[in-house]
Amino acid sequence: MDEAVRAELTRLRESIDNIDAAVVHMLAERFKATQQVGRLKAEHRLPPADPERERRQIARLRELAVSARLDPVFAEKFLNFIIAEVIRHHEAIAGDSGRPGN
Ligand SMILES: C=C(O[C@@H]1C=C(C(=O)O)C=C[C@H]1O)C(=O)O
Repeated sequence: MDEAVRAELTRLRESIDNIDAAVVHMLAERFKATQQVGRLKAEHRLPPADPERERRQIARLRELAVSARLDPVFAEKFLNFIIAEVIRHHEAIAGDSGRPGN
């Protein structure tokens, strides 16, 4: 590979690695918050999913994506993927808190 091409590829990949690290840290913080929401919901016998809240988040994220020149369809799919995992966690928390000893 041409030396200049290799250098450019390395520079871009370093940036990608930093962004991926930031994404992991941001997701970890988001899941910390959603776990607390899950515990709060379980304590107060609230349902794991809140479709109205999700609808507002998706509409907001799609708008943000458009202004950031990111594909809004992709943004919606990505958020739905994360929310599905969060709901799974909330269902597990609700199940556990319903067991004797919890
Ligand atoms: C975190 C919550 O629970 C669920 C997960 C959501 C999310 O990950 O953003 C949004 C709505 C709920 O379906 C919440 O109700 O705020």
